[in-house]
Amino acid sequence: MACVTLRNVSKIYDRADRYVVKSVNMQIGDGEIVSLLGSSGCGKTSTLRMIAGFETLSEGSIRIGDRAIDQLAPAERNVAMAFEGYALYPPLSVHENIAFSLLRGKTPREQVRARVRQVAELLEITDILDSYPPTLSGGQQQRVSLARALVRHADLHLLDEPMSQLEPQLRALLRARIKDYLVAHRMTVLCVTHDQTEAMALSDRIAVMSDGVLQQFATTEDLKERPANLFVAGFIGEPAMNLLPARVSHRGSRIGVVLPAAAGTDALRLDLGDSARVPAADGLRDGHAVHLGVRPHKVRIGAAPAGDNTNTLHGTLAFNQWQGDQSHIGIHLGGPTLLLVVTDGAVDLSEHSPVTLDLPQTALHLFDSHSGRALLHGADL
Ligand SMILES: Nc1ncnc2c1ncn2[C@@H]1O[C@H](COP(=O)(O)OP(=O)(O)OP(=O)(O)O)[C@@H](O)[C@H]1O
Repeated sequence: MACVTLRNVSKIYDRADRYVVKSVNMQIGDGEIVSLLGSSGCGKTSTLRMIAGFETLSEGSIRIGDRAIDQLAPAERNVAMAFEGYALYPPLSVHENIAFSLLRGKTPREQVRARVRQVAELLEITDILDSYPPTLSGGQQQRVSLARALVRHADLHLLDEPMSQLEPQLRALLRARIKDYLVAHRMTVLCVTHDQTEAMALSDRIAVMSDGVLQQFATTEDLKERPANLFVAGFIGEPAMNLLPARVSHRGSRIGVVLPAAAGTDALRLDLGDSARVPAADGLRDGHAVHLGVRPHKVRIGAAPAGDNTNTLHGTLAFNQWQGDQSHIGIHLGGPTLLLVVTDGAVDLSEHSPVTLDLPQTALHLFDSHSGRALLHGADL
């Protein structure tokens, strides 16, 4: 095992005229579990395939420890991969498929049997060890492909959408088991997924990609509390963060933002704090166009106790949807501004009711409307 370093890794496919992966820089620690997370087509699988050696790099370099691997054949890289298309050997039984790389590596037969048994139990496939791939369902084939990767000792394990074909309950069970297995074996892992629940459950850190560009590489907590830009703020978290167009507003020593108001009404002002306490950022000059970010579950319904660093707002209820375990509540704040609030319990409010809200300063984020860059996270105040 060793740490993995991607330096300025880029990919332009033959006959294509655009970067599908652009200058990705990333370092995965020894024994670290990382997920590449992003929407379909953002370049996750291309990145994985360049690391595995199934695609060439257009630019950049990849190292595992002090070995440059990007010019090596896939078999020389000591990287194990579970493929999206499974790539099982049809004439070999499931047991033989999983054992294949161990036997080729001259692992003693008894040890091979024990290790195959262990991953088969982990992935609930002991009952199909004597079956052949063409007779298996998609979900079974996927678990065999995963078992074949996990059984190996390799410097790096690459898992491409490893549980996409599984039923939600089985996926949740295996996710927890696989995480324990990866940690117990100190495996270094890069997993590709478009499922953020999976990424958060499995990973130490998550690399969020969009349009071939790495947007942020951080822990789940940082992605939620300190999103680097508007893309990450809107992508991470369900339901998504409220992102409201606003303008910075200085009033004496206080910094705040104003939200657009309906004709004939006062603009709504939110206070961020004393300018001495708010970190001086370029984009915080008076009148600057920003997006105000607030996570739906950080808004509290009802006025805050006096003395808190918070904002009390008044709005009217647009909708109140009970989701079985939480309420999704839309609130008109005047003008075009609609704020989504999530509460754990049911809330007894009907359409058009007046609502008082409490928005703590620590729950507010500001982003530059033009560049998308984060300017301020309330959690850091
Ligand atoms: N062999 C190829 N030749 C040309 N273009 C390709 C090739 N493979 C992928 N692409 C394009 O590169 C872009 C990134 O694809 P990639 O499969 O890496 O994305 P992804 O994030 O893994 O998506 P998905 O989650 O759908 O697998 C897409 O626009 C895709 O059409």
